[in-house]
Amino acid sequence: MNEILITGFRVIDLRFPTSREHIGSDAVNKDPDYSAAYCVLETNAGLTGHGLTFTLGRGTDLVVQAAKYLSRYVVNRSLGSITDDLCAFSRQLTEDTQFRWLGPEKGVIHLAAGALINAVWDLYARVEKKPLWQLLSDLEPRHLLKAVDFRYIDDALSPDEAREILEQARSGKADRLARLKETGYPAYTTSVGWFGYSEEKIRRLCHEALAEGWTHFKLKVGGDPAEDLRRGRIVREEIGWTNKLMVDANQKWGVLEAIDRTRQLAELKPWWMEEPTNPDDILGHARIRHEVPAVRIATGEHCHNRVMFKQFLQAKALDVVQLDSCRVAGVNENLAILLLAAKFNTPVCPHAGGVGLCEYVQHLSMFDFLSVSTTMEDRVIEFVDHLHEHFVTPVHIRNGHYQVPSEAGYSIEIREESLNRFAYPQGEAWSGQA
Ligand SMILES: C[C@H](O)[C@@H](O)[C@@H](O)[C@H](O)C(=O)O
Ligand SMILES: [Mg+2]
Repeated sequence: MNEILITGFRVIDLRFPTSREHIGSDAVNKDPDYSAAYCVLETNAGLTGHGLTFTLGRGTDLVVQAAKYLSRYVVNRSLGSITDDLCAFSRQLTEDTQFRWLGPEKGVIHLAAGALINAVWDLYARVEKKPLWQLLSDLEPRHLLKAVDFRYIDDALSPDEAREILEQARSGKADRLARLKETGYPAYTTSVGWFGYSEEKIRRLCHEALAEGWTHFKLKVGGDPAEDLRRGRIVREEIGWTNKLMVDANQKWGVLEAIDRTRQLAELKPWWMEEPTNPDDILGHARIRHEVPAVRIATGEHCHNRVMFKQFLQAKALDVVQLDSCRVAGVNENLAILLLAAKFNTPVCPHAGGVGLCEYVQHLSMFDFLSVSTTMEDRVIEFVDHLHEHFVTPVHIRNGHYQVPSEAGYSIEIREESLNRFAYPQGEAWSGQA
């Protein structure tokens, strides 16, 4: 790998006009245009590495600038010099002595770090000719742990404990892989219940999703209380009471209102309540969880970093860890989060959808099943049925389950024609609208 040199970098401001059809809308994010700062690493070997971070439209240009700045830590390096010490590499990105002031480890600069780190893992997996889940699960625990930054989390999870988790998970791996290949990894769909969808559309989409074999559904809430219940009852009428329904408020409420509203929505028997309040309010989540014990609390898509997850887990403030593949510093930081979740015996149900998040997180959950938590119980990966046609190797869903990807890499490469068409503002999809 030492002979593979990263010779070039490009980053594209990519935006899809999803807000025109209310795709992705929720109580807070009313008009998302699913977007990405999309990074490509070029090498002297003809291979490329791809990584993106998900954004909602305006502001993608800021992440693009941050990625350009951070690319100095990647370009003109051999891949081997990075993979030899992946923790040192991620620290170069997160610990730039001046740039760090803009975070640290949160916001625009962390989103950019996530895209770049994921691009390096994509390249690494392509060089090894393995899908990312397999690269991760084939790595020796000792080597894998070299990618984890234990600083700020070793009071809750020591490197020795993490190694113990990985060592114990080695037994039965072959059987689990066979099972995974047979059944796929369970998933849920959010596509039926975006905030801006009409009753007729929700009914039709539930109907279609049931016919496709879906058993877990998520509905956006956070609007007028009576209206939320009405929409929830519509979904229940369509999917019945044995299928699972989750509700997502996207941070709409203060803690006291969240307690009231979660109690009201308990009538719908939600499998979880997602992001009831501000994503930084750890003690607020703990209080909601404590005061409405009938409903499990889920959060994570806006959790900045491993340190936040550590505290959520320590404070018993959540029941479901919804890690995000590129909100945090890519694969490295997600390894830490998976290990923390395993230590605290808490299920991980990754946030996905957007653009490329499904393609990404399938690898993390499958690795988690094979090599960390060793279970799929109470675990589902989010699925959102938009924009997959732009990917070179899109996800495969069968009967409400993600099928195991077999192509080398992190599944995140976008077709060149889509990059041209949706590049902002010059792409054809945007011309005349910038
Ligand atoms: C703006 C986005 O579509 C969000 O609504 C979405 O990511 C959501 O929170 C989810 O859980 O899928
Ligand atoms: Mg959500």
